[in-house]
Amino acid sequence: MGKSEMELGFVSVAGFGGQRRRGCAIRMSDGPPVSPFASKGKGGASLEKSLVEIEREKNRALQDWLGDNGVYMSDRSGWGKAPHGLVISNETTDEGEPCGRGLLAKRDITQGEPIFEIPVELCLTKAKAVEVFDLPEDMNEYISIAILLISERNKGSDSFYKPYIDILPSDEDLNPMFRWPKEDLELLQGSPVVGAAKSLEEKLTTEYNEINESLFKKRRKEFPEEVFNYESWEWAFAVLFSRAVLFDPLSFEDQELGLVPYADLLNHNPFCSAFIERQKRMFSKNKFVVVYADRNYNKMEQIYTTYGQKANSEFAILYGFVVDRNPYDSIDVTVALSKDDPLYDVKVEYLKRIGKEESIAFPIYADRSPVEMIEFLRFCVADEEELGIGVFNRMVTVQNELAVADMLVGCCEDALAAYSTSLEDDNALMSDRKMYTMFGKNARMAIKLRRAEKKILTRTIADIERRRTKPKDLFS
Ligand SMILES: C[S@@+](CC[C@H](N)C(=O)[O-])C[C@H]1O[C@@H](n2cnc3c(N)ncnc32)[C@H](O)[C@@H]1O
Repeated sequence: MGKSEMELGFVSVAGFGGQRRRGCAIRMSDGPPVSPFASKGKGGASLEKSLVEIEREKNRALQDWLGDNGVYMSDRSGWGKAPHGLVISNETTDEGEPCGRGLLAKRDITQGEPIFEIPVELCLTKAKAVEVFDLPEDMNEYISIAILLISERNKGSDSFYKPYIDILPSDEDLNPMFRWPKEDLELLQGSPVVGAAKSLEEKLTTEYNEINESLFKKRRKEFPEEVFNYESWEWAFAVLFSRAVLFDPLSFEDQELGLVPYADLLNHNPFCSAFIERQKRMFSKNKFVVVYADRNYNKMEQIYTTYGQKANSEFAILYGFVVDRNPYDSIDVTVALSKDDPLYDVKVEYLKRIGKEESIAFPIYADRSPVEMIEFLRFCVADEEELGIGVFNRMVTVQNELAVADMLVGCCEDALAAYSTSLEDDNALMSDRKMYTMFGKNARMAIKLRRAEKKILTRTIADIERRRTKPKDLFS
C-alpha cells in the first residue's frame, strides 16, 4: 500500500473596481477576504442565515449519505470502532485567506488513529465511468472521471452522488490559475507561471476538441451538447486537479486516480504528513480509503493533509492558492549554452549525443540549487582544458566554479528584471494589510506568488555572493 497524494482549486473572487500600478490593473475586492457564505448589504443578516443554513444542510446530507453507505459516522463507539471524530466547517482560513470547507476534530484524536474510512465503491474512478458509459479501455483517467462527473452533476436529484456533488465548488468558486482572466495573469508578468497556466488551458481545450469530435459528437444522445460542453469540461477538470487522489502512486499496476468524497474536504498544510491510503480488508473483498492522523489533534483543531511537496506555482495553477510558509517552493530558472562560446558547436554536439537540450529550466529553491543544474552550468562555462577533464559532478577548477557563480547570478538577475514590480514593491503592498485585503483573491494570490519567487531569486544571489570567497564551498 503506497502513500497517496492529493493532486489538487476553490477560490471565491470578488473583483471590482481597479487600480493601476506600473501598467498592471489590480482588481479590488469590495472588502477584506470573505467566506463564500458571507453576505453583504441591507437584509444581509437574514440572507447570511439562510445561506449558512443551506450549506449546513448540504453538510448534513453528505454525512447522512456517507452513513447510509458504509462509513462509520456514529457518535458512539462501536465494535472495535471509535466514535466518528469529525465535523465539517464551512469557513476555514489559512494565512488569513478563506479556504472554504474543511474538517475539524469533534473530539481529541490520537496520532496514528484511522480518522475515517471510505469504501472504494463511493469513489468516482475510471472503472465506474467505463461501467456507466462503455468508454474505451485506454481512455485517460482524468477524461473518464470528468465525463462521469459532468454526467452525475447533470442528473441532479437522480444522481446517487447528489450529496457529494452538492458540496463541490460551483463554477464561480473554482478559480485555479489556468482559469484566471488575462488581467489577473498580467499581475504575474515575468513569472514562468504564466506560460505554464496558459499551456494547461490550451491542453484542456485541445483535449476537449478531440473528445468532442471522437466521442461526444458521435454519441450525441448520451452526450448532449448542452451538458458536455467546454464550460462543464473545464469545471470538471478544475475539480479533478484540486481534489483527486492518486491511489498507490508507487505501483505502476495498481495506481489509480479517484475522487474520494469527504476525504477531499481536507485542506492542505505543508507541514502535515497525514496520508490517504487505499487498503484491502481481511475476510472482505472490499477496499477502503483510510486517512490516518499524523499527530495528536485537540478538539476543534482543523485536520489537514498534504497535497504534496509542490511549488507555489503548482498550487496556484491547480488549486488556486499560494502558501507563504511553503518549504518546497521553487522557481524555474532557465540556463543555456552561450552562442558566443567559442566551443558552442562542440558542446551542442555533445549535448545532442547524450539526449540533452542546450537550454534547460531547473527549479531553484530558497536554500539550494539542484545538483544537475550546477553540473550543467559547469559544462556550459568550461573552457577547452576543463572540457577535457570531462567530470562535472564536482568542482572542475576554481575559475570554472566562479564562472558558474557568475552565470547563475546573471540568470537570477535577468529573472528578477523580467517582473514589472520589485520585491520591495510587493513587500510594501503586502505589509499594508488594509490595502492588501482590498484586492480580489486572484490579485492577492498573484502578489504573494511573485513575491515568493523574487525572494528565492534574491536569496540565491545573496547566498552565492556570500560564498564567493570560498569557491570550493560554493556549490558543494
Ligand atoms: C481538496 S479541496 C479541500 C476542500 C475545500 N476547502 C472545499 O471547500 O471543498 C482543495 C481546495 O481547498 C482550498 N484549500 C485547501 N488548502 C488550502 C490552503 N492551505 N490555503 C488556501 N486554500 C486552501 C483550495 O481552494 C483548494 O483548491
